[in-house]
Parts: sequence; C-alpha cells; structure tokens
Amino acid sequence: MRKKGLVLKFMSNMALVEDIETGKVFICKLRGKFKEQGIRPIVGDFVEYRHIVGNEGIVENILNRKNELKRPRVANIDQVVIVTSLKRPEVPLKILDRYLVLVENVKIPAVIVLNKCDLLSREEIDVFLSIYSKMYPVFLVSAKNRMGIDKLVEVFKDKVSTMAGMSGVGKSSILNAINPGLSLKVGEISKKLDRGKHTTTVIELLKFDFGGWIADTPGFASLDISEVESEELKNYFPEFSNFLCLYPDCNHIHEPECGIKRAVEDGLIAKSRYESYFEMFHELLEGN
Ligand SMILES: Nc1nc2c(ncn2[C@@H]2O[C@H](COP(=O)(O)OP(=O)(O)OP(=O)(O)O)[C@@H](O)[C@H]2O)c(=O)[nH]1
Ligand SMILES: [Zn+2]
Repeated sequence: MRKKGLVLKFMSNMALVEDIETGKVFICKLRGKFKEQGIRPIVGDFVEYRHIVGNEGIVENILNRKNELKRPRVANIDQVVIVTSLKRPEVPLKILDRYLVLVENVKIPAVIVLNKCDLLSREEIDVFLSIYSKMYPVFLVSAKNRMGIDKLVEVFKDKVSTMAGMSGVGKSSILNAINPGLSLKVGEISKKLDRGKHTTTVIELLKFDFGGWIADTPGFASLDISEVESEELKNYFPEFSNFLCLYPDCNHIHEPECGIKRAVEDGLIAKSRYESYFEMFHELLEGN
C-alpha cells in the first residue's frame, strides 16, 4: 500500500521519510526509475512510499512541489521566518529589507521576528512596528526572557519553515526556547544513515515536539539579490501597491508625478524602505 510521507533528509540514494499520518520515520531506497530519469527527491518533498520491512521502505513517487528554495535546497516551504535585532547586533533595516526582497522573490510568505526586545525601549519597538507591521506579521520576542515565545510556537506549529537572519540575532536561541533540545532530536535512524559519511553539508528538517518542521540550516545566507529582476523589484515592496504614479510602468526613481515618491514625502511610506528600494534598484541596474 502506498502511503504519503515527507522527506526529512536525503543522502546517497537513501531518503529519511516521515509518514504523514503516523509520524514514524523510515529509511527509504529510491525506485530505479528515478535514477534513470535523473530525478532525486529533496528535503521537504512529499512522496508516496511503500513500507517494506522494519523501518525500511521504498520511495515510489515524488509529488509536485509548491515551491523550492535553492540554498539550502528545500521544497514546499510554508514560511520563511526572518529574525532580526536592533541591538547587539544592530542589524541595519536595509539588511532586513534585502531578506524581505529575497523571500518575496521566491513567493513564500515572510514572517518577521524582532528578537532581543529586552534591549529596546517601547519607542524603538514602535518605530519598527510602524514600518513593518502593516505589510508583514511581526512578532516581538526576547529569547532571553522568553517574551513572545508562546506566540512563536503557534507560528511554527504544523508548518514547514526555514529561518533567515544575520549571525548573532538569536536564531538558535529562539529555537531552543520554543523547543528545548531540538537540534539533538536527530535520532538513531538518522545517525545510521550518516555512518561514515561527511554530514556537515547535508541539510535536514527537524521536527518540533508540538508539530511542524524547520530546516536545520538558515536560508539566504549570501544576501545576493542578483537573481531579482530590476523591473520586478518594486512589486516586492507591498506598501507600494497602495499608490498610483503618472506612468503605470514607473520605477519610482526619476519619473515625474510619482505616487511613491510623494507618499515618502508625505510620510505614508517609510523613508528607510524607499531608500532600500532605491539602493537595490541601482545595484540591479549596475549588475546588468
Ligand atoms: N539580550 C538578549 N540576548 C540574546 C537574546 N537571544 C539571544 N541572545 C544572545 O545573542 C547571542 C547570539 O545568539 P544565537 O542564538 O547564537 O544567534 P544565531 O542567530 O543563532 O547566530 P548564528 O549561529 O551565528 O547564526 C547569544 O549570546 C545569545 O545568548 C535575547 O532575546 N536578548
Ligand atoms: Zn512612481
């Protein structure tokens, strides 16, 4: 009987597949046809598999992917959780805006987590919220004080997520706060699969105790936007869609009667967001 499973890990023609209904994990070989066709499942793939014996099975079919992230290579992501901080380290808003553009470019929903709120004043938090909370879900968190952690559990529950964010913003601390010992839950089966192999570059979906999965490697580490089309960039700033320009194809740079530039002057679009757009637009033009 064919059953549906989720690929947690893939190595040398073996897939670690979690049964969708029972949560049991199986080591699965691949049908020969995959090799012939040059197809391989990737982490996050939903597959049909057949149980053979014990914890062994065989992958029969790979189901269509709804999306696919390149680095790390993961399929069927429900959301990218971008973690940032305004102190220790002070991550510039334009870095957050780059992450947001990269996530918009792959058409996956973005969630923003502002961590280290214990280091911020109410005013600093309010300024941040005034810029981002209309466009994206923003969660105020302190992994240190466990502030906002219960709400984050709801965000991650039953979804396939990846995290993104600069080094030191507290990604590991957050995962540890929402699910202590998460990274140690790799399990015996996975270890068997790894035996004698170099495992450092292999990514894996980790399962939360409360349900849901997270890629063990953060995405968008390079912050490289060169794959974004310069003409598309403006569509990746959701707040721009509220304003009209004289020219429908306006790039909001030098054109007359630009609704976006007017909105920035009127304080309806955050200056920092427009500056991020302006900078990225020119970066993309120069790259072409
Ligand atoms: N004040 C404060 N410090 C925090 C908080 N969360 C994490 N930290 C500290 O920030 C430092 C970095 O946290 P990590 O969880 O390692 O950050 P990371 O994003 O996983 O970093 P990389 O592994 O380099 O990508 C650690 O010293 C944490 O103790 C917080 O909410 N408040
Ligand atoms: Zn315009």
